This record gives sequence, C-alpha cells and structure tokens, in this order.
Amino acid sequence: MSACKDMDPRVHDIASSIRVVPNFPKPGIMFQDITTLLLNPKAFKDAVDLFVERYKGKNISVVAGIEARGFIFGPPIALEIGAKFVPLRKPRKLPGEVISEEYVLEYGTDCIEMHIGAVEPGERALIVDDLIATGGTLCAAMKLLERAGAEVVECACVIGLPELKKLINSGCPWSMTNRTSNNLPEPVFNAFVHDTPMKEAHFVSTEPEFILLPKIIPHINL
Ligand SMILES: O=P(O)(O)OC[C@H]1O[C@H](OP(=O)(O)OP(=O)(O)O)[C@H](O)[C@@H]1O
Ligand SMILES: Nc1ncnc2[nH]cnc12
Repeated sequence: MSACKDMDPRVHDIASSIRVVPNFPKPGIMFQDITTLLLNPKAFKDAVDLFVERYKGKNISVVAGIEARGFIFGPPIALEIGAKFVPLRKPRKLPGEVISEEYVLEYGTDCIEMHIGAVEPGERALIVDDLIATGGTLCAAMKLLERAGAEVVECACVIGLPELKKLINSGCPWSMTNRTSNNLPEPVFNAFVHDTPMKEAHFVSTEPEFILLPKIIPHINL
C-alpha cells in the first residue's frame, strides 16, 4: 500500500525511518521501532512539525504524553504550541496523588496514571503517543483526561497500524470509520472502540509492511 497521493511528502521519509523488527518482543509481532526515526534529525523534526502545524493555534493548553514513547514526541510538540506537558505514567511511578485508569492487554490488564491537579477542568488536551495498535492505551488516556474534566481535542500518533483500517465496516466490536478531512492532506480516521467514539486519531504513517497482529488484536478475524 502506498501512502495517500495527497499525503505530505515528509510522511514518506518519516515512515521509512521507522525500523520494523519482526518477532519482537515475541513471535508474530512486527515491532515498529521509532528509535531509528530519532537517529534522523530531519525526519524526527518533520514528525514533530506535522503535529505542530496541525495543533498550533487550536487553543490546546495540555499535551499529555503516554509512557514511554509519548514522552519523546509529546514535549517538543507541547513547547512549540505553547502548552504544558503532562506525563501519563505506568503504575507507581508518579510520586504525588494520582488518578488511574486500567485497560485491557492481550493477557491481563495494564494501567496508566496521572497526577491529580496536573490538568484543570475545562482545559483542552491533546494526547500523544508513538503508535496505536488496538487503541486500548489511547482510550484509557482519554478517560483519564476526561475524568479530570479536560476536553480531549484529539489523539495524535506517529504510527497507525493499518490493521486498524481494515476494521472499517468489519462488524466486529471494534470498528473504525474512514473520514475525509477538508483541511488536511493526511488521512484522518475516526475510531470507535466498543461503540465509544475515540475522537480523531491522527496517523501520519501508513506504511505497508505492518502486518496483522492477531496476538494484539485477538478478536479480529479479517
Ligand atoms: O493501541 P495499543 O494496543 O494500546 O498499543 C499501543 C501502545 O503500545 C506501546 O506501548 P507499550 O504498552 O508497549 O509500552 P512501552 O512504550 O512502555 O514499551 C505503544 O507505545 C503504545 O503506547
Ligand atoms: N507492533 C508494534 N510495534 C511497536 N509497539 C507496539 N505496541 C503495540 N504493538 C506494537
């Protein structure tokens, strides 16, 4: 699959700077390794700039980054758009009082936490991570922000696994509807998870090598 023909030309270099490591961390997983993108300062800056261009002037006061890789892309975006950065951390990492949100993994559950008071009710928030696979992590992050009274404007990821796009009209509990944006060249998707709108997940990478991750999305039968 080639990138969308109207796609920003920077996207190709960003996507090709991401190394795909087969069978990591376990057999069957095609791991999208963004550390190679970080070795390419132009591609890294382009990735940040794409988000900055999208979110600057949108009255966003909070960028919430998801541990660990959302901590790489979130802070430079926050600085450029004039927002504060709020880390959403794995359990027992934050020293202050926290609110927590559990989410389902392939086996068992995981949890992310945010400091109480880091976000004020009514603030407009952007959630940043490197990648959306099943969307469980982003959904938990959205719930955390919304419980704190923030308005989640969008979720922004560098990589959207194309498997998610195959879920369009799949009829399974996960569904995702394609949505054409009038003012953006990049593909923008509206994701619905178990019928809960996920707002917009902004994907700037649509590379073809990604393969289905049946172990991560076990209930999908494509
Ligand atoms: O859409 P999902 O199925 O929820 O998966 C996406 C999440 O998985 C990865 O993080 P991981 O949980 O591996 O944590 P790490 O970055 O700390 O290794 C990735 O960075 C996302 O945060
Ligand atoms: N394929 C993948 N590559 C990197 N991080 C991931 N998190 C979940 N699936 C992933």
